[in-house]
Amino acid sequence: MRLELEAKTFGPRPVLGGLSLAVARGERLAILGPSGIGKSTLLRILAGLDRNYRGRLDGADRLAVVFQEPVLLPWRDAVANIAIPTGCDAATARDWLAQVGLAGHEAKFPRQLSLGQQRRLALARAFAAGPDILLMDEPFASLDADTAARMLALTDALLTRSGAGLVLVTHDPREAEALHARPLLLTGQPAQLQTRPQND
Ligand SMILES: Nc1ncnc2c1ncn2[C@@H]1O[C@H](COP(=O)(O)OP(=O)(O)OP(=O)(O)O)[C@@H](O)[C@H]1O
Repeated sequence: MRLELEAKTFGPRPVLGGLSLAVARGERLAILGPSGIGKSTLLRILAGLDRNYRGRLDGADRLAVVFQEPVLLPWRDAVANIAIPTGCDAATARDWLAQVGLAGHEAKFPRQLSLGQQRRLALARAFAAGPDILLMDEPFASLDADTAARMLALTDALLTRSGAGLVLVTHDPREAEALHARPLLLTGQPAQLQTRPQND
């Protein structure tokens, strides 16, 4: 997919300026930058959730989006939370649960799962959709260090296995590193993308 953005404003306020961004299967990008700079806004544009901007978005890629809040179906168990949105059968959903370490939790409702488990369920649902590109908005925030490290390793493994591309929004460069994602920095007002200077 390719985005050629000319401008994104909220009312009179320019938030994002001219920038272009392209990602394909197998490629991993991380969008870094301070709070309020426009990272989530950029991701929502890439996801097709915000069409109110000047520019164009091309590509017929299958997308899956993982948000900071897991956004699960509260009255459905873990299996149905994967099977209903993706259209896969229950056996496939169970297999995805096992792959993210949730074997034995198949019949639980989201409220019976910890935040880390809910995040893994959302991750399983995203991969079960068979995306070409996975879009992630701060999916590792507010997890304890061990849980975040395990989920990063799991995401890395699933991306490698599936061959899906990645656009990760994060304020933490270590997450970009852990996922072998090329860091792009959003900076300025309105914000534009800068490739981070490499140290090596
Ligand atoms: N729906 C909206 N209406 C008006 N302003 C908005 C809207 N959504 C975001 N903004 C503003 O646009 C700017 C960019 O917000 P955005 O959420 O994209 O930043 P961010 O870099 O993702 O921040 P954070 O890291 O804190 O999530 C902020 O100043 C925010 O207040």
